[in-house]
Amino acid sequence: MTPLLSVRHLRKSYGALAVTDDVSLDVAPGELHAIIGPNGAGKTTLIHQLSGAARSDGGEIRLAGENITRLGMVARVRRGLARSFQITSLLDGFSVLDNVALAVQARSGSSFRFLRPVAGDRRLNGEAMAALDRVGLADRAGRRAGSLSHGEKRQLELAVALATGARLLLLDEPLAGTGPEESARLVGLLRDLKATHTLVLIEHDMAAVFALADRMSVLVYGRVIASGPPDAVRADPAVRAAYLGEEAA
Ligand SMILES: Nc1ncnc2c1ncn2[C@@H]1O[C@H](COP(=O)(O)OP(=O)(O)OP(=O)(O)O)[C@@H](O)[C@H]1O
Repeated sequence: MTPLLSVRHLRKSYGALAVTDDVSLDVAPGELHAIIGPNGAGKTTLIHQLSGAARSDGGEIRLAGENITRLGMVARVRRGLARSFQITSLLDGFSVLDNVALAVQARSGSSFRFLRPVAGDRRLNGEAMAALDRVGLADRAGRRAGSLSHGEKRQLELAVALATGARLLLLDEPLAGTGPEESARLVGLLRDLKATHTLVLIEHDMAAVFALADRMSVLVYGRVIASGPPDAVRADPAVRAAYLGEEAA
């Protein structure tokens, strides 16, 4: 089967520091692929390279067989690859519904010049409500985004990413800063998303990662030292020595 995402020999340096170094990995359609590794291993940089936010110095990224290495972020979103945006990009003063409707509008190619009509657009609002329903926020649609709890904001980010029409979602630490209850809710939500979407997940919460991942890649000093199903990665001596240690015991 053609991988939905195929990465070959991807590289990125900041000055003399090789932050990602010869990274190769495949993500099959419908797979949740976790990228784990110690702080500073290059995980976020890799997500930036995949989303188009950072230009790669070398290597190749293919989405459903198409070489997207030189495409910008908007072109990648149009092809179905979206990064779940950080909370800072939510529009706090807008309603929860409008935040998602704007993402639907952007996908439809409409201009951002007319922000106000979004509020009354039935089709946009219908699609936005469907995305909110999917993440369990339908009852918060009319609230100001800024009034949501931290966990709800993370759910809203997911709804915004879904509303772009993405088939491949890049998620950078969706559980960061959440309490146990919020975290459990988000893990349930990610499990549900697996039924319809392909996911690349960076996450430090190892219990969540091992519960969710179909396959995972371990990044250490910018290099993939192991890639495979969770059990094989957990048992890999190189991974235990370099990263998981007693955490996986
Ligand atoms: N724009 C930049 N300019 C210079 N150095 C950078 C830049 N972005 C990242 N780095 C460096 O690249 C290295 C990898 O950073 P990155 O954020 O990708 O790691 P990470 O694995 O996501 O870490 P964490 O788990 O702590 O989030 C770090 O040493 C960081 O300081």
